[in-house]
Amino acid sequence: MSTSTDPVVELTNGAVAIAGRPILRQIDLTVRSGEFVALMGANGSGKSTLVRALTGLWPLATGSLRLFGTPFDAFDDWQRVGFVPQRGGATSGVPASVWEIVASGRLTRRRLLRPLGRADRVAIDDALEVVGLADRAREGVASLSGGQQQRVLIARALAGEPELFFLDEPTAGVDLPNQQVLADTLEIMSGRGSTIVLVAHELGPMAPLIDRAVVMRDGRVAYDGPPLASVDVATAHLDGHHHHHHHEPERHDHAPHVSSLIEGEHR
Ligand SMILES: Nc1ncnc2c1ncn2[C@@H]1O[C@H](COP(=O)(O)OP(=O)(O)OP(=O)(O)O)[C@@H](O)[C@H]1O
Repeated sequence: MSTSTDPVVELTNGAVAIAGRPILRQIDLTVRSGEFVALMGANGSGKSTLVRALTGLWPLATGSLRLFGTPFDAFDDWQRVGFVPQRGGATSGVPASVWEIVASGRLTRRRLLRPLGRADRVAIDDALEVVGLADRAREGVASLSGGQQQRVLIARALAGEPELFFLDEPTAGVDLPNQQVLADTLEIMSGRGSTIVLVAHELGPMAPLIDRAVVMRDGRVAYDGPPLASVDVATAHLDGHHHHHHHEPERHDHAPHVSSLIEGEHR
């Protein structure tokens, strides 16, 4: 287990190029155990590419990456890492039940060709409980709403009991009541000590949960620090309401309003 100050993600001077075009440049990003980090920025600013680079789905052109203190090339403990992809594609047209999709999240934990054991079933049931879909387990995923399908994908990651979660825009296209349910799910995960890196264009009901905002702009980190956009967030921090630990966020010399950075990037 990691303790609350251990870095779980450390990227130094990271760069990514796609087809010869620089997409990410000079990225320094450290995420510590238990942190809840929102990766923000306009469309095309590089959020998804950064998450792919941090999980090894895109190669780094330059830079050094460590996961749980281990250099990326030597890292093989992938059951500690959960990835929740953007919805669309992942569940569309798949004639699987909610339970089957969530159960597939145990594959990284199971030994090959062994039937599901008691620990697997407990983890699957718990994951369904956390996302509030225990009563829908036998239904086909296609019959669920977009927000519910997103919760199935989160439950699939949860079933593997990772310590570090990457979520790519879980609330995109999800209506406000379902965004609140997603936020409740993330609050439970964070309360259990999970480290969360959340890609989000807007935070909505997730805003009070965030420890730190990293704002991407044109392939670089434009801001890394407290989520300044909302006064409510600052109050929640002072209350300690959602806080499980404290850390000193890195602040750049000029810390502009987060929302102005994001709005300024719209095309
Ligand atoms: N497979 C690809 N081939 C070519 N260019 C790509 C590819 N993937 C991403 N890009 C480019 O890289 C840049 C960053 O894209 P990325 O998807 O990381 O941004 P984003 O901030 O996640 O945006 P969005 O909110 O739209 O997902 C964009 O200019 C995009 O066009």
